[in-house]
Amino acid sequence: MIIATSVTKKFGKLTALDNISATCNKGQTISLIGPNGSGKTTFIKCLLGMVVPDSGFITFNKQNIAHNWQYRSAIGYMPQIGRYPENMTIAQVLDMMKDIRKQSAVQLDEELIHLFKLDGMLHKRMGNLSGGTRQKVSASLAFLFNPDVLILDEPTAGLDPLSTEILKEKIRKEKQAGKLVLITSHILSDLDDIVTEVIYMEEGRLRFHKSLNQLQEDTGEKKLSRAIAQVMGS
Ligand SMILES: Nc1ncnc2c1ncn2[C@@H]1O[C@H](COP(=O)(O)OP(=O)(O)OP(=O)(O)O)[C@@H](O)[C@H]1O
Repeated sequence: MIIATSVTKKFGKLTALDNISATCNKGQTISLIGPNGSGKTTFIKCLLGMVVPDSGFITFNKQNIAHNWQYRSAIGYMPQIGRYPENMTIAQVLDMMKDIRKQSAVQLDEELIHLFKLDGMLHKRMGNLSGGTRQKVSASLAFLFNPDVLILDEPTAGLDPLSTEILKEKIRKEKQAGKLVLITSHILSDLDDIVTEVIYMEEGRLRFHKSLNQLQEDTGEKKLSRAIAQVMGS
């Protein structure tokens, strides 16, 4: 579905991505893990076409994304920090996004809006929302257009335990529906029961891409956090 081939990206002297190759398929829930600054967000932004690699290329359903912007409508993206016009209400932001996407044929998925109880606070201005509520708006927008691919950057950061469970349940459901889900998170316990694959990055390099089963087998650890701690310590 998404294939990155030898993707390299430099910011001045810093090599943020160093020859990254990875294949991400339908039905997988892939966790991108790595220390701060290892290149996870830069990689995600390359997949989204927000950062252009210096070399290498990325295909989405076999088409090079460099020559085809259409693919983006198949991706729901939840950024690490969602930035919205502060004076707009939640309702206005949702309407604006629906307007921009103009995908009237698409069956909207408003489940998260209801489960997060955002429908009871649609009149509130974005600038007055708590950090967690802002995250809920970002999550709801990522799922709203029923995309084939979900890219979630630190989705549970700032969410309370109940909302984290609601989001995890939603991710599980979408995975079962055959979607591809890519998640970065430092809270590994949040990923334990939803992830099928792990991509581990370090200093811009992809250190490994394994199924969770394989990682558990290789490290002898059942829990993702313990398995990764072992890898990081080795
Ligand atoms: N636009 C940019 N200009 C210059 N340097 C950048 C830019 N974007 C990212 N970097 C640098 O590239 C490196 C990788 O950053 P990136 O945000 O991809 O890391 P990350 O793995 O997502 O980190 P974190 O876990 O902290 O979110 C960092 O050293 C960062 O400072």
